[in-house]
Amino acid sequence: MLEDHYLDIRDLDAGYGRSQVLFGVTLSAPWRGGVAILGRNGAGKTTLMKAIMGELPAKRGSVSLDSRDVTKLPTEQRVRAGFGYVPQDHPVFARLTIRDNLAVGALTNKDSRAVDRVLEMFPKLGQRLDQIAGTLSGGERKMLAIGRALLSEPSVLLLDEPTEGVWIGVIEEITDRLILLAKEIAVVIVEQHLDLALRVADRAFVLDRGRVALTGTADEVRNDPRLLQYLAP
Ligand SMILES: Nc1ncnc2c1ncn2[C@@H]1O[C@H](COP(=O)(O)OP(=O)(O)OP(=O)(O)O)[C@@H](O)[C@H]1O
Repeated sequence: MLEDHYLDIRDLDAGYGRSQVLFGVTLSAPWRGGVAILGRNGAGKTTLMKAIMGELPAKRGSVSLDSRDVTKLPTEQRVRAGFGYVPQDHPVFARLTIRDNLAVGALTNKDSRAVDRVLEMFPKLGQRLDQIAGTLSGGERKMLAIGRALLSEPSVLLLDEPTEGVWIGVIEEITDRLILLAKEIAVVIVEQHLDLALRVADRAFVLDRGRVALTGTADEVRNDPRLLQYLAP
């Protein structure tokens, strides 16, 4: 395995039924560090996350993790292979408490300290373990969703807009945690907040109408004069 290609996506086509959304997407992530996926609304970012997780089939191309081709594997097996996913919508069980949300997430993990590590990462969750998740603030809910995804101890964590609907003060807190996390595992982040995404990420890929239009280091992409055109509505 090339260290830079721990997560390796090649020539991926995917979509919904006959409607193709992704066209020949090729991107990679190293085994540690952050990778940002940018692009305007509808560019295909969520579709890409779903295709990487196996929630949508690849029509063409491949998804590999640590040189293992997972393109044909169902989502649960991808989770076992090391993928973690924090989807944009409905990321927690709204009727369960924080404690029970974490207990469900921990079912597949024999390490009893896994929940403690999540509570160390997000102390706010530990202060309200018996609160029903549906009554949490947007930020707390996102923290719980990230914490839950981490309980399967993924080696690559995909996050789809982890700061959407989150108050600015809490955005900083979540971002700081993701920066730390990216020192340990691969973090792939879809984010509307460009500055935040590029603080977490060392590399960025910009999608435009389902194709990779721009890629480079965070600084290269931030300074590329074409970036605004690809992000403009
Ligand atoms: N379930 C679906 N069925 C059919 N088309 C869909 C479905 N979900 C998304 N699409 C279409 O796929 C395209 C890409 O959508 P996607 O949600 O991947 O974009 P995005 O970049 O994540 O946008 P956003 O920033 O708004 O979340 C859009 O044209 C969208 O209308």
